[in-house]
Amino acid sequence: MPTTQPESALAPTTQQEQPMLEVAGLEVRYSGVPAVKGISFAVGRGETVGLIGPNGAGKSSTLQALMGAVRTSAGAVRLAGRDITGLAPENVIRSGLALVPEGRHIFGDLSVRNNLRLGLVGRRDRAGIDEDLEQVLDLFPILREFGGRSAGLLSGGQQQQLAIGRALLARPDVLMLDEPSLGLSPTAVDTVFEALEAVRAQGTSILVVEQRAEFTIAFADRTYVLHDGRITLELTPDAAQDEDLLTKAYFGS
Ligand SMILES: Nc1ncnc2c1ncn2[C@@H]1O[C@H](COP(=O)(O)OP(=O)(O)OP(=O)(O)O)[C@@H](O)[C@H]1O
Repeated sequence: MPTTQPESALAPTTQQEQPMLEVAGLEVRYSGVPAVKGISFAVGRGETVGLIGPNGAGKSSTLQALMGAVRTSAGAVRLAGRDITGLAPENVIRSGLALVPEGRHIFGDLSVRNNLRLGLVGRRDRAGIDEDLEQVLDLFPILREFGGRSAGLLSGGQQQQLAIGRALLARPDVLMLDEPSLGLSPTAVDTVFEALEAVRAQGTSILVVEQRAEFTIAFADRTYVLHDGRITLELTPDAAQDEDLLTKAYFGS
């Protein structure tokens, strides 16, 4: 069922009802031109939320702003109850937000294992690192099998698993992904979403930006449609069967 977009500021909440990620009135401007126009949304504990919309809707700008990589001109971001508005990217990561960027950013000449280890940079707690590495290798066995191989030799879907595994090593409360299926074959897309299913089963909250509207709506617990910098629809998985809602989702209105 579509619902209207809540425009409230960050309201006081008890810890139990607190969303893992809470965004209120987020605005991004490039040289004064608005790209994200005051959006508000939340990702609950253990919830998978989709963010879809046409090219130029402001999806990547939203993720970049949440990571602190792009300055926000207004709005507030709270992660696990803590205000992280305006923090530098390294502090955002330490606070518990991780991003698998568009294009994966894998170092092709480095081994799979060393690419994974890059996810440990910036981690202050040394305890549990070996266990966390093992857990990622259990989650994505192909990374264990090809651990000594150059990452550039992996298929697109396997590289995406590597990028997700690397992000998980930062122990994020919320894992964000920017178009993880971009440029992948249908089989590789299945591999990526199976990987996300495994991450979801661990209880990690997920915010996934995608262009594949129908797929994302069916996969996520809730999906927001972004159009021209504004959230225009909030959809539940049953909308994937509803032609009218799908059309609205594709056109963003
Ligand atoms: N660094 C930048 N400088 C100036 N304008 C930008 C910059 N990055 C994005 N924009 C503009 O902001 C708007 C939103 O772009 P953004 O990349 O966030 O959209 P998107 O929904 O992620 O699109 P796509 O799916 O094509 O990646 C677009 O009009 C884009 O041209």
